[in-house]
Amino acid sequence: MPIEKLSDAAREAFLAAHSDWCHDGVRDAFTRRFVFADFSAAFAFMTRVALLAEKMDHHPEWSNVYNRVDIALTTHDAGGLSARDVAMAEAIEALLA
Ligand SMILES: C[C@H](O)[C@H](O)[C@H]1CNC2=NC(N)=NC(=O)C2=N1
Repeated sequence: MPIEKLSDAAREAFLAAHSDWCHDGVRDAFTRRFVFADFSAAFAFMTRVALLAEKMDHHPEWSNVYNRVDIALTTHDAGGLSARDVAMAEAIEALLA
């Protein structure tokens, strides 16, 4: 189902409020690298994000190398960023707060 894309203004407002997140203009995604003490902590975080993703029906693109988790949020059904990515990023941030 098509979803409305995020406006440029809303994207810039998100980035201004969340300095750890970047915009990948090629993928039209919000990206952030998370670094943990070790693999166990990184995977525990991924487990929590996975449960969040199922609950929100919005799934990250991500990769993990040992203690590092790289997340990209974009909305496939919109062909780029949507409000769902803002909500997901904020929910991920709340996990760490
Ligand atoms: C059918 C299901 O609701 C959709 O495929 C959802 C699932 N998770 C999703 N995740 C992301 N990142 N983008 C989507 O467009 C998307 N769509």
